[in-house]
Amino acid sequence: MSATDKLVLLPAVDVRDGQAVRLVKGASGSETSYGEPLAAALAWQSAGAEWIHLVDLDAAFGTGDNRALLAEVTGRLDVRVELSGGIRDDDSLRAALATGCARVNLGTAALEAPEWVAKAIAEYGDRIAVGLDVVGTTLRGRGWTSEGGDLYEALARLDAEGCARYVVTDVDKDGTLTGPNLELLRNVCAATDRAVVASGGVSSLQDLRDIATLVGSGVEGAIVGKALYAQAFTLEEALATVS
Ligand SMILES: O=C(O)c1ccccc1N[C@@H]1O[C@H](COP(=O)(O)O)[C@@H](O)[C@H]1O
Repeated sequence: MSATDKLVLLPAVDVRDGQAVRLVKGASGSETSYGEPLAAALAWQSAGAEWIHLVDLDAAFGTGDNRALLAEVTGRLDVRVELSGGIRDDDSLRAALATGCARVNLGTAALEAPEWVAKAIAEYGDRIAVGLDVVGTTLRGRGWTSEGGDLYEALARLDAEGCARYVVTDVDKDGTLTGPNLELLRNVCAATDRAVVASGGVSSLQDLRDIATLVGSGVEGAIVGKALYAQAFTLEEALATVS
């Protein structure tokens, strides 16, 4: 269960080829560019964000990385950063944690290197979150292009290994502005007592109110991406809505 009763909002800054972008359903090539990642992150910080969800999309897709840039952005921020994308081995994990980020989010590694992830959880505790990126109930990895088994089997395994938090993304919702998958969030919360961060589909302040109804069930936070960049609402309005 979440330690707070207020939904925490995490504005997303996804970086591809040095630029802040939004994708549609995570599809490579569907990028809309929104300029400098640091400018975007600082804007969300100025608007009152307590967290930034910062993603290296090139590292997630295996098309290079933006590691130095993300380290610089993290270092320039006063707010907490959840760093994600391409963190799959000792070297990338060490580099990610050395940025000073509050926690990292592991996706592909949880599917392809479960023993390494268990070791990382044992060593770093709640600085490790696992991203459960799903189509239906099938996990996706490698930039959401490969299939990685059943959501609930992975959840049971990771719970047993002590994973503190899951970032749950409905891939088919992400970047579409069609509303969150509340049923998926309810089902995940019913299957685990660990904190859940909702990701994908937020389009309106009402969507945030809907997600906030699940705080008592274990939803701790919500990642907001496209809706902020498309100016469906402001971050100030969103924060006021969930306060
Ligand atoms: O956030 C996205 O839009 C996204 C799209 C396609 C792939 C990944 C995406 N995001 C983040 O990347 C991690 C997975 O990275 P990895 O598998 O550990 O390398 C995923 O959990 C999302 O947070």
